[in-house]
Amino acid sequence: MHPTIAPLRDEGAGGGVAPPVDDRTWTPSSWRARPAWQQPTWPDGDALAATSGELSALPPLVFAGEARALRSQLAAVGRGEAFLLQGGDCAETFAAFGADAIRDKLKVLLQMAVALTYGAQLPVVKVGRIAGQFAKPRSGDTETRDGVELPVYRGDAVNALEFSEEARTPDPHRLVQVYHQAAATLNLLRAFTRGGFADLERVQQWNQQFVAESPQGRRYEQLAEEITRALAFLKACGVDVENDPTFHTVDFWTSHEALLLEYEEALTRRDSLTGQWYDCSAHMLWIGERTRQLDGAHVEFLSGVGNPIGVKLGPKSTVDEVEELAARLNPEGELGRLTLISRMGAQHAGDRLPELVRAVRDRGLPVVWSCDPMHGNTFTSDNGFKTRHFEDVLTETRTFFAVHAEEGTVPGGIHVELTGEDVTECLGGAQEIVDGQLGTRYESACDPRLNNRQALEMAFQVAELLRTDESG
Ligand SMILES: O=C[C@H](O)[C@H](O)COP(=O)(O)O
Ligand SMILES: C=C(OP(=O)(O)O)C(=O)O
Ligand SMILES: [Mn+2]
Repeated sequence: MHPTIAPLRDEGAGGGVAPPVDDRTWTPSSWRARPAWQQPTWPDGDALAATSGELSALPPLVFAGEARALRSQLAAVGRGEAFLLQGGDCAETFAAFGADAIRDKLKVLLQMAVALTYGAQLPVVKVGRIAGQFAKPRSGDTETRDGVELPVYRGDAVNALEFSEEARTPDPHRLVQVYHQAAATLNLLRAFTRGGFADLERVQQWNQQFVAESPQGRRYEQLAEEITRALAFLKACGVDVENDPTFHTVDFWTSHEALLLEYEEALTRRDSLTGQWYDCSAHMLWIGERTRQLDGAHVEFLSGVGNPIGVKLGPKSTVDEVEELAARLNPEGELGRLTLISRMGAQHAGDRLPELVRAVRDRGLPVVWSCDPMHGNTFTSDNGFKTRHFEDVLTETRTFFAVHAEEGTVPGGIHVELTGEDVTECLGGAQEIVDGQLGTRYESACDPRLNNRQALEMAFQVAELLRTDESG
């Protein structure tokens, strides 16, 4: 078992001098000798160990070859030849599981990808926060309501959102349910993306009714018509559109924060082709802002798997930390292996990001830079909802592009929390959602997500930023 952990507060992983990189042999369980932050206090260690054993015997969810294919697509992102779109729920839940929700999440990501591809004339690498995004780091260990203090909700992988002692007690059996929901979700995603749903000839059908009636929806409608005409044009020119899979299938990848290392370890398997270890719970894994301690368990674990990985960087990240993270997580210096996801907040991005981008550039560290404009912009509204303002999200995104333009580096992608539903969780956007409307449809189990219209609006804005970046 790993050591007992002091929870880290919201201020990020913090600084500190990096201890020397040791040369111990990595194994899927070598993280257990390191401190792991943000872990639940599982009441029954034996039950947790039994669950790990059960998961180890289950089939992998993704294959090593797929993770390698994503790595090479991310290398193209790093060279500025493609753009990364990573998005989905803050926290997937057992309750919101269903074919319609999966389809609608895929729809909004496909719509965004079309807006970006068409607008910026760049291929878009599509990565969902899906099929495994069930564990949450939190600012505090407990939550108090009316004088009653209970363990905080840490995601459906750990406990339930309901505020009762029973619901909030961590239960490792939930990890098995996570696995099965992830498997079913992936299965449907594979069917949708390979079986005709993601066919470019169906581009108009991804616009949901409630979106179609909005300004973004109408803009999308026009775009879809142009694409349909372009396909007809290609056919008329003799291009075999019918039989070319490029037009009928898409690559869609899965990702989540690798927070619960018992789960990740159990799904880590040796690739028979290369002999290398891969975390087969998802194609891409990332380390959160609160668990990126250089000598911590999360960095240790992900340093040894062959998947493409991400690290979130908050406003307190230092140049030394970023360099050391790159040294540990990408010692071979392979482009596509490491994505740095900055989440500084609209107020801090302009001050904090340039120094990091410059250092990475000057040291020739091969990374993909992506922008998470959500997590540095969270606040509680006067009427008590955890929310974000769409304008702040856009401001941080614009700053991200401006910094990269200034430094001559590649703004590789965006990482957003979104849903295909018509929720009211983030303020602003063309619908001008205000405080008083947040309660109308606030359904997130953790952080506020962009709704379908806000997400589409974001994609159009980013496409414009990419166009300006190209012409600039
Ligand atoms: O996405 C996760 C949240 O940002 C994280 O859980 C922190 O949220 P909290 O401050 O409500 O705990
Ligand atoms: C917790 C998250 O992000 P961060 O680690 O950047 O706070 C998240 O992506 O949901
Ligand atoms: Mn979140």
